[in-house]
Amino acid sequence: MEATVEVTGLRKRYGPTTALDGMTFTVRPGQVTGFVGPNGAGKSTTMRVILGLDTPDEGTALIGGQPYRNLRNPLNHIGALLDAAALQPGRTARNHLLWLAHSQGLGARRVDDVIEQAGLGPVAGRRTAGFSLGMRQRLGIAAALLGDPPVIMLDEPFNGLDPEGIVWMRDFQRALAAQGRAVLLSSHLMSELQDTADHLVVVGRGRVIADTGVRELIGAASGDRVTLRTSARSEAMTALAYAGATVAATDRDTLTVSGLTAEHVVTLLGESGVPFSEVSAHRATLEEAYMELTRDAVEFRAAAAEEPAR
Ligand SMILES: Nc1ncnc2c1ncn2[C@@H]1O[C@H](COP(=O)(O)OP(=O)(O)OP(=O)(O)O)[C@@H](O)[C@H]1O
Repeated sequence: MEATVEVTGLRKRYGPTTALDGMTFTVRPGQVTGFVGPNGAGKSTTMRVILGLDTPDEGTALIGGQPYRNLRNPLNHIGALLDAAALQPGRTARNHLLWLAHSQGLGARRVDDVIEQAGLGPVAGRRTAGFSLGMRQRLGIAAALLGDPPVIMLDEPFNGLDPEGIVWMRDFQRALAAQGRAVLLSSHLMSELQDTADHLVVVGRGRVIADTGVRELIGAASGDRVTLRTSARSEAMTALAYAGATVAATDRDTLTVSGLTAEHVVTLLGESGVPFSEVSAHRATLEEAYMELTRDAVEFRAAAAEEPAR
């Protein structure tokens, strides 16, 4: 049941605004792909184009090789959670799902399956009017899973969830990817993506800035800086500089070392008989890596906002 989503050369203008400017990326099966970028970068527009809710001026978005409009039973190909608030308040959760299933020619048995998968059992008979945002998100996910699709797309699924809901959502997405599904997840919460996504598509100004593994991105942003705590600062500086490292004193007993790995620093100090109490490699967070990548896109927007009105 594996399928990819292939977005190629999407362009879209709304009047004077360029929303998409050559957006190109692939969402692969068996992975959670995080879709991130500053406000207005074109994430929602891309998701709407994938779902056939918006037409691009140029380019294609294919789900398992087909544009959305050509899919015979769309729910069997792609499930999406775009707006958790779009519910008929008078219906119970179960009736909402039954209605959706019926409209797509799916049986009631699938409804019971997805109620269980989304952990909605205890509230399935309650009217959705009183649902918390967390329950609405679960209901949206249950709806997205009705057709057992190989592709799942979620727009900001962590929004408004409490800590327990966040853990549930994260584990659930990992489980969907482990089943071989392609999961595309837009989020502004880098801390959540760090623990959830395998891959990251970073966008800015309507195009892709980076398309990379989460681990690789963090590795690249971490650089090769090592923090060293020692009571023999000048001996350590001499030994490390001699080995070709760049060394800067950051505190009375702390040095920042570039150009050597932490292992190398430990070996070198040991061989030189220089005492030290701590050696640690700097590891960037996904948040830091992301800020670095998107700085230009955000600066562009901030500068545009400051331009005087004409
Ligand atoms: N229907 C529309 N009419 C006019 N402009 C639009 C429309 N939809 C999107 N835009 C503009 O296109 C650009 C891209 O918007 P989009 O909502 O896709 O970005 P986004 O990355 O999802 O942002 P956010 O993170 O804020 O949700 C923005 O400048 C937005 O104002």
